Amino acid sequence: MKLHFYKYQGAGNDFIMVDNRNLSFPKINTHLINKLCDRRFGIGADGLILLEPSKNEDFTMVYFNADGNEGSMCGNGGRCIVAFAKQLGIITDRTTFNAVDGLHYATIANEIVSLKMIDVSEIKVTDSYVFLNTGSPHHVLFSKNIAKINVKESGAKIRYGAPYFEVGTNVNFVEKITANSFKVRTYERGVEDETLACGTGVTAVAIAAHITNKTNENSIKVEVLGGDLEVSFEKVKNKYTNIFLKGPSQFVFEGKIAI
Ligand SMILES: N[C@@H](CCC[C@H](N)C(=O)O)C(=O)O
Repeated sequence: MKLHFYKYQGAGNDFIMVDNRNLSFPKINTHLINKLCDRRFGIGADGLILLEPSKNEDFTMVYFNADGNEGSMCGNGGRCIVAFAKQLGIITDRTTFNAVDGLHYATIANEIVSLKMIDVSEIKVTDSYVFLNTGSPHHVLFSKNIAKINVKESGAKIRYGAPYFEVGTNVNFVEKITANSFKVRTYERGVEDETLACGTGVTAVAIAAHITNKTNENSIKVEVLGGDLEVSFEKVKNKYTNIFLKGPSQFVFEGKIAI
């Protein structure tokens, strides 16, 4: 059988997209998804995303990490599936869709997608790190010169260490640039390596920077290895709400692969 796939990237976080409206994709086949995401033996990607039907919304997003396991929310993948839904003619310039963490509203104009993320109120702030869940779990560390960090090695130690262990977390290393801009490098759980960008990660970083008073702004620019993203939010009492992740989402190529 041949699988028709589409490849997308959002700030260098890359995804295999499959139109699974007929529900024919074998999604319990972890080995197959892992192989499709392999950069030598497959198409190559940080994750695979299925676009499926939804009863009340435009579509449903089902996200798998590159290791083949179904993941928690993927912010850049969420932005890319909006561009994919537009390419398939399912939406025009705005949408509401289902994902693992609930409903997401998004707009798209000229390959720039702005995606509404879940509200965040539970935030653990310690002397050395901040931990929060923006759809996926994120450990955030502020540092001086992140270019020098071995993200794969240091990220893996935190991801597999206490208090996370096997369940794990994503790990973000952050450096402040200006009053409202930060540089971020992320170790992604499920890819088990540094990726060029992580959408739920930069969202977590913007909120962590705000709650620890590293910025007073509520529109934050974030520079990642694969490009630039923006996060905006409102803080109402102890809750971060109306959180939007904005940045480019681009179609790269499409093809057919034997599965
Ligand atoms: N790249 C993603 C994050 C995906 C989730 C993560 N790998 C996990 O399972 O925790 C993003 O853009 O948010």
